Parts: sequence; C-alpha cells; structure tokens
Amino acid sequence: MSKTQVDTKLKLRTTSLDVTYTNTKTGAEMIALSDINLEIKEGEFICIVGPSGCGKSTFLNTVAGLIKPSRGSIVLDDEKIIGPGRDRSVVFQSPSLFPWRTVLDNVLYGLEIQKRITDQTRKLAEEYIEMVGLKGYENHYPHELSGGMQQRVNLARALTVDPSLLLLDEPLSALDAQTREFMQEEILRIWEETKKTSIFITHQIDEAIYLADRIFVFGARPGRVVEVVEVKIPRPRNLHAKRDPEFLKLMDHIWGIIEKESSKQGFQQSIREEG
Ligand SMILES: Nc1ncnc2c1ncn2[C@@H]1O[C@H](COP(=O)(O)OP(=O)(O)OP(=O)(O)O)[C@@H](O)[C@H]1O
Repeated sequence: MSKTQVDTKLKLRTTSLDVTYTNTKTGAEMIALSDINLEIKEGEFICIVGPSGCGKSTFLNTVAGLIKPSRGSIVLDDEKIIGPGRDRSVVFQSPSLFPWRTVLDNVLYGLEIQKRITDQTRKLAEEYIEMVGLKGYENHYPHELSGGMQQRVNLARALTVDPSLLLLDEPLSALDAQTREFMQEEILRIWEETKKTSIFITHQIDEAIYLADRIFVFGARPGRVVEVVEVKIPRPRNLHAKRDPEFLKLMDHIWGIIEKESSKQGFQQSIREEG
C-alpha cells in the first residue's frame, strides 16, 4: 500500500494520557507516561522507539487495556478503551505458544476463547497460516519449529481473530539477526496484504524506519513523545531501502534524539549498542 492509499479515517486517539505506577509497599508514585496526545489513522504502521524504560511497553499495554490510565483517554474506532477487548491483538516478544497444541490449534486458540470457531473462521486460520508461510506445518508442535516459525504462529493467531488494531511489543527481538531481517520483510508483506493498523515497539531504529509510516520517538522520565518522524521512503519497500540516503538520514536524526534524551536522563549505556 502506498502512502497515498492510507485511509485518512482516524483510528486511535490518545488525549492527555498519563500513567502512574504506585509502589504497593511504600505508596511512592512513578510517572511512567505523561501527557501523551497522539492520533493514528486507519491502516497506518506506527513504530515506537525510545530509550530503555521510557514507557513504550506501558503505552502499548495501556492501549491494550491491561493498564488503566491515571488521566486522559484512549479512543479506538470512536469507542473509549476501558479494558482489554477483542478489537485488539497483542504480540509479545516471546511466542507464548501452548506446547501441547499443534500449530493449527495454537492459531485457533484466540477464536476458541472468543467462542467463534466455525467452518469459516477455521478456514480463515488456515489462510493466515499460509500467509505467514507455514502451510504444511499445521499439525506440527511448537518444539518442532524454529524461533522465527514460532513467532509466525503467534502472528497468525493474532491476525485470525481479525483485530481492529494489532499491537506488537518487540516481536522480533528474540530472533537472530538474519531471521530478524527476514521477518521484517515478512511483516511488511503481511501488512501490505491485511492493511491492519499496527503499533510496533522496537529498540532497533533501522527496523522502525524500514517498517513504519510514522515513528513516535519517546523520551524518558516521564515517558512522553518528543518527536513524530514521518518515513517518506516509498512502498513497497525491500531490504535495499536500508541503503536509501533518506533512510540513513533518518537513522542519524532519530539516533540524535534518543542519545540526547538518554543523556538528559543520565542513561549511561550506549543506546547504539542496543540497536
Ligand atoms: N508494573 C510496574 N510497576 C512499577 N513500575 C513499572 C511497572 N512496569 C514498568 N514500570 C516502570 O515504568 C517505566 C517504564 O517501563 P516500560 O517497561 O513501559 O518501558 P520500556 O520503554 O518499554 O522499556 P524497555 O525498552 O526497557 O523494554 C520504567 O521505569 C519501569 O521500571
């Protein structure tokens, strides 16, 4: 899907969003997110980057409905988010598959708990298994699959329930570098096919630029959006896009922001090493 084909319908809006964690023993409060005001359009692929501990996962989990905001609101498809819902699927870093279930039964799990297994949804599950490149593995068990294949099963499970919004929290970070690059291409291909609005957290700036329409760069303590970077590299993209001069310019720009934020907050670790 080219940039111009992205529907302009508003998908998600956060308004004055704050999240504060309270230490249950001491009662001490820690502001994890402060005044997040964002808009995401239907069909957009959004990446979130930022220094470690800046609240990326907290943001995703709040959109997932797993964390309650201490102030502000999140509206998805014109409805305020008040808890988890079937309109959102989350893919975490580790595949979290049931070892005693086959690939097909793992993919069907989401539909099963939503009591939506029919001949039609079963067919849909099979189609997603094919889309993620696992046709022929339907009756295999997780231990018979590589890490990359397991994460594909996870992705197929998340897509099969047909969520309105796909939330991905560092889904590729457990993979080796080569598999990760391959999976980045696969994720783009699947996104081009499904056009699912997606929010994807990563520590790798190049991964964010490669995948995203826009990148939300978070700053730390308290977590907030310091810049929204638009990626104008044309789609469809392939790995050659990583050598595009615009790509390298964006890399430098985003590194600059993150390093500045990290040093402001006294983060001594090299963020470059993480990427
Ligand atoms: N359940 C919790 N209770 C208290 N503090 C928490 C809790 N979860 C996260 N935090 C704190 O909130 C801040 C933001 O954490 P979060 O995991 O959202 O950051 P992150 O940007 O996703 O980090 P990373 O990049 O290292 O995964 C951190 O200081 C973290 O220690």
